[in-house]
Amino acid sequence: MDGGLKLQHILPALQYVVPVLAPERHKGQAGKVAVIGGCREYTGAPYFFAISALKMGADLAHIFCTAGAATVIKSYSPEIIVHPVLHESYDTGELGGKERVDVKDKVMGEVSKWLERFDCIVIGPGLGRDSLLLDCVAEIIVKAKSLNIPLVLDGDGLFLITKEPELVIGYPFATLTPNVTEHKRLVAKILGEKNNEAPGNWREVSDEDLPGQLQALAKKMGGVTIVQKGKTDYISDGKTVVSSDYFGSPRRCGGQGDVLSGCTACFVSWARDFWSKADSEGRKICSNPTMVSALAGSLLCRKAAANAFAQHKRSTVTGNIIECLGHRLTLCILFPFVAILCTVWINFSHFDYPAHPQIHAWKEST
Ligand SMILES: NC(=O)C1=CN([C@@H]2O[C@H](COP(=O)(O)OP(=O)(O)OC[C@H]3O[C@@H](n4cnc5c(N)ncnc54)[C@H](O)[C@@H]3O)[C@@H](O)[C@H]2O)[C@@H](O)CC1
Ligand SMILES: Nc1ncnc2c1ncn2[C@@H]1O[C@H](COP(=O)(O)OP(=O)(O)OP(=O)(O)O)[C@@H](O)[C@H]1O
Ligand SMILES: [Mg+2]
Repeated sequence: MDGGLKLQHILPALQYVVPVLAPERHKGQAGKVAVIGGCREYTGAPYFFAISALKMGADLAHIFCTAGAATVIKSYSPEIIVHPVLHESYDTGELGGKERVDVKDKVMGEVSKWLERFDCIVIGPGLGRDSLLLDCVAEIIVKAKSLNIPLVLDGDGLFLITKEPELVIGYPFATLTPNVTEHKRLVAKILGEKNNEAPGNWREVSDEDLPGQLQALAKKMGGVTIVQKGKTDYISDGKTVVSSDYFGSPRRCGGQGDVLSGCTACFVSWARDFWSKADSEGRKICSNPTMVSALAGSLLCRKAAANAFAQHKRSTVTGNIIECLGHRLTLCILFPFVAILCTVWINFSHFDYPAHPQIHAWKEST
């Protein structure tokens, strides 16, 4: 757990990362995020993601989903831009090899023209597990990586990654946000002795072993950032592990993970902007941007859940948590730390954490 980034390095960075609200800034500068997700079964998850990112302060949120899901999602909110471009077998019927390729080409044609506009793309909330859909999403991931766009993988995006880990292995701008079950599947696949361990054979890990195991997993995956959600959220990029154990809420209603991915994506888009500027100005870069963003996303989400629970108790639902995201009482989870730490120790331009190898690539793509 040593030799890398420490918690006290991460939190102070946030005050520089969060963009100012100033009249000269234009639409889009505070983040353009997108989610690939939303299918016949799930319309709530991509909505929770997008509205959370907007409530956190992102300027634009897009959803790329199936046609059936799009009408439903549009009816939830006019704030979100919805693209009904994905296809699932339920709608197309069984397709032959050539027809599948045609569908993929069509989807890629639609999605590609938007991709490079985004500061962060989240893959998976409410995506479903249809094989045609997942084939297309694998291509979207490859294309997004070629543009150096930060990715957050959640929900069914993690199902895809567990089947095809090479899609993200070694990509430094990937953040994985598994819940307990998704984490166990990943561990079985990546660290398991056999790569096809059945659920019954999943290695159980005690809470004590969790940080070490998570670090090993992130390292084996080539330095991606992993947020292992649970009673405590552990976050690692393979170099170090930090934990977010603010109590949060005892309510475990569905959708809270989607809020976390929305918050994280918003911070990633801000961090991307900040790190690119720092690099172009020749300032030394501290810390891994995805670690900073993941920790901020986790802390905020848990604090918002705590505030929502204080008000709504057992009837707390995810919408109540989203309403608390921008409250002063929620945001104070991040900034008191910053204020205290900054007075003791910090000069952001003199961190000596090695600059990220792909910061230049990030800059070029913006
Ligand atoms: N309103 C919506 O549209 C929602 C859709 N969702 C989507 O639903 C899809 C499936 O997601 P799931 O999370 O259900 O994935 P899975 O289908 O892999 O189910 C995970 C299972 O693990 C169980 N579990 C969770 N935490 C556990 C713990 N700590 N210990 C033991 N078991 C635990 C859950 O009860 C669930 O049955 C994803 O695409 C996801 O994004 C969810 O995000 C929830 C909200
Ligand atoms: N036992 C717990 N105590 C406190 N907070 C928790 C607990 N378990 C999860 N959380 C928090 O709830 C949020 C969502 O985590 P969870 O494990 O429910 O994700 P998920 O299963 O992916 O959710 P979703 O229903 O959106 O798919 C995270 O911020 C996490 O920190
Ligand atoms: Mg989830």
